[in-house]
Amino acid sequence: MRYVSTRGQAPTLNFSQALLAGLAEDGGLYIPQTWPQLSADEFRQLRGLSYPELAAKIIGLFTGNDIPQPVLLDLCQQSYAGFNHKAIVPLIQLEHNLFVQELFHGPTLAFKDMAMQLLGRLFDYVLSQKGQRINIVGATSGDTGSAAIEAFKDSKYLTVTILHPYGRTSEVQRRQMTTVLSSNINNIAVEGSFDDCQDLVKAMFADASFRDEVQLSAVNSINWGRIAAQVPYYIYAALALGAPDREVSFTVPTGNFGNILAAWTAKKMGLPINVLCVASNHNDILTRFILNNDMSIQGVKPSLSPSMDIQISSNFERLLFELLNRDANQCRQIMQDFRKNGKMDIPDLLWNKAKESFKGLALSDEETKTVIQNCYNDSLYLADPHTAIGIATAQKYRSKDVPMITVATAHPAKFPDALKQATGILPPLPLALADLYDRKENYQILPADLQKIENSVRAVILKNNF
Ligand SMILES: Cc1ncc(COP(=O)(O)O)c(C=O)c1O
Ligand SMILES: N[C@@H](CCOP(=O)(O)O)C(=O)O
Repeated sequence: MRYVSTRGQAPTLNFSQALLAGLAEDGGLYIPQTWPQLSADEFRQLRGLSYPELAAKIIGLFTGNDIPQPVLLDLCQQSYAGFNHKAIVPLIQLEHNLFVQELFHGPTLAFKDMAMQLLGRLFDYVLSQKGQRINIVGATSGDTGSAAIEAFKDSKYLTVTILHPYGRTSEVQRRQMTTVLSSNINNIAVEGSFDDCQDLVKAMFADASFRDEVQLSAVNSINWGRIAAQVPYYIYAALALGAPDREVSFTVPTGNFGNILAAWTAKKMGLPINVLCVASNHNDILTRFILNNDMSIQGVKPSLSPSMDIQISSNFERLLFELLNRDANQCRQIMQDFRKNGKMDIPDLLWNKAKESFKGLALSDEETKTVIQNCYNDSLYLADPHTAIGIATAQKYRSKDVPMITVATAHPAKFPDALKQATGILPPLPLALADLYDRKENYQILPADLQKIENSVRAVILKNNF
């Protein structure tokens, strides 16, 4: 399996090279050169496998010969062994043909653990084979950061610097990151939004001398490894509800467009998916695109679902590349114009093509609280604010005959204030995090200044004698 850049000016790589590269040298995102295909019979043969077994088979289609299959299976088994639900990704039925697939039973209580637990092990495996060390820089609106820190803490092959928007995550999310005191972890609160943090990460990749000096890598969903490891749970849920002999639909609470891109990848591989619904908060650029072909940046406003407080959704570029029939020159031009003008001009023909697969809905904070309340009253189900937006979107777009699955992206205890406001209930943190509020925190607050952030990355590298 080879990977090409969406901007067409970076070398073609194999899986481990794309994993270590993170972002392509030309600013584009790596994407498989061709989509692996599974026939209906091949999907049927996956029925009955445990989640780690299925994950290893699916992810193996993306790693190719690069990671031996027995090694991959072992890494998948280790990755999900610590999850605190035996089904790993349980499906809960809320109503007729309306399901929730819980993806938050990993150590940091969000769907990010599904990929990050494996990525931590894959990075260590690849780096140990190559005898190489790297330095990861990531941006987070709250969940990627803690999942990455948990997965990579104490690795002897890398350091991790995580940028989060100062004061814009929940306190639980911040503490999950800043109370990990391992010497290879560096937490920075950036005075700005998640988009500023993500721009800083991309600026570090664009600074070729810095990128080479520090052997930069990424673990945001710009890294194809993240997307590959998020595909299996869509296939697992669909098989449980009758696929490939029956269509299913998914609703995905969406911000950086990575999770729903993984669902769309499953569709490209042959999984019969009827619709994919983007669920947004008032930072609704993606829903505006789907509903009105309006892809204009309007500035990020804080919400009750802070992990989706994003306006520049990196993975949209991968969809765009496909909509453009993989014309990398046009993709590069559209992306550059988008950043220059704050608006993406997408020809109606492509927009109509996107609308064949995607639906969208945006909810205000007030509406989100009402959904949390209704879910609790009607089904005794405590949904976190991101999942609640997903459930409302699923209710709008479900059809009579096709099961609709909303992926539950975070545990409600990560957002106690929103849950308290909506239901009066304070969901307790699991035992492993029960003393989170008593733990010592360590982080620096910095302006969104590239030089200052780069110097902080250099400092953590020095501290670890890399
Ligand atoms: C809880 C939660 N829900 C939804 C999202 C949005 O997912 P994505 O950025 O893959 O679209 C995120 C962040 O990524 C998240 O942390
Ligand atoms: N919501 C995310 C934002 C980053 O998304 P990623 O999937 O690209 O890492 C977060 O919680 O940090």
